[in-house]
Amino acid sequence: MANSNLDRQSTNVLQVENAKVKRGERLLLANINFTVKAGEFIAIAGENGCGKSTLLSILCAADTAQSALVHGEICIQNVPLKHYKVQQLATIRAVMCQHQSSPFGFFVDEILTLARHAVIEPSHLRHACIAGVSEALDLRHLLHRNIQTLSGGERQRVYLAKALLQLIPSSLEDDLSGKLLLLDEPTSALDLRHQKLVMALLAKLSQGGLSIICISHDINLITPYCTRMLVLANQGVIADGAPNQVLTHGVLKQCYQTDLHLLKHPEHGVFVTH
Ligand SMILES: Nc1ncnc2c1ncn2[C@@H]1O[C@H](COP(=O)(O)OP(=O)(O)OP(=O)(O)O)[C@@H](O)[C@H]1O
Repeated sequence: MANSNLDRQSTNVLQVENAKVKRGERLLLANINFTVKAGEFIAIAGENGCGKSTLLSILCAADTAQSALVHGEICIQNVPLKHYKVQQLATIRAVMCQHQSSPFGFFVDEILTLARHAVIEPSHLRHACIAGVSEALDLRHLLHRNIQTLSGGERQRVYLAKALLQLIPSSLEDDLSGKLLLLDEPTSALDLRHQKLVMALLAKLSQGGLSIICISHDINLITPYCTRMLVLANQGVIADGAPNQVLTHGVLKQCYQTDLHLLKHPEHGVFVTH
């Protein structure tokens, strides 16, 4: 265990070097530098429109966002993103966007099976893998439903399952060191039980080596689970560190341009309220 922790600390899964991000003529972010190690669970916070989703799209190499990166280099496992083939990248990183949709009326089990199309495995192992992820995200009762008939929260859990199934070699128990999961507000439609279920699962997967970057406006939900928080404001990263250290009255005011109260929670550290 000590050895694998040591390896994780020395494994650069993602490096963002001097990134400058623009949309049209508008500069969103400049001088962005950070490195993500194996097993880190990083929350990204920032006000509406500051560039969080744009940054995430650049990190996942989405075609639609590459023109927004006007300067800098993004590397995954020390290799520049532009040197990857799409198929190769798909085995290392997965993404769940903020507004994901399915234009066709696929059944949930079809969507989850498609997520593993690049994995060569016997069908009984594929079924077991899909069953394990479905169980973990409370989807088993939805597998034979048409995606277009699901509620917002149900769909959100399907899309998270799809991203996980793209990444895991055979089960949620695998060592996921070196793999990267990029999430844009994955719990925004979830009820309290499913918020807790998803956060606990993400924390468990990060302990198993998965690197996670998760945009969230729900600071109180994510801080007990994440290992690190990046706060974006004024076109840059204004704080980067453990949530308890990052979340101060001054940082929150600079980020959200309003006065917020901080309460100390005995178990969960800092709690932000109006
Ligand atoms: N395709 C685009 N063309 C032009 N401007 C865009 C485009 N996509 C986003 N923007 C603008 O870039 C800015 C950053 O958008 P982005 O979606 O990255 O913000 P965000 O920090 O994720 O916000 P939110 O918290 O509201 O989700 C916004 O002002 C948005 O209007």
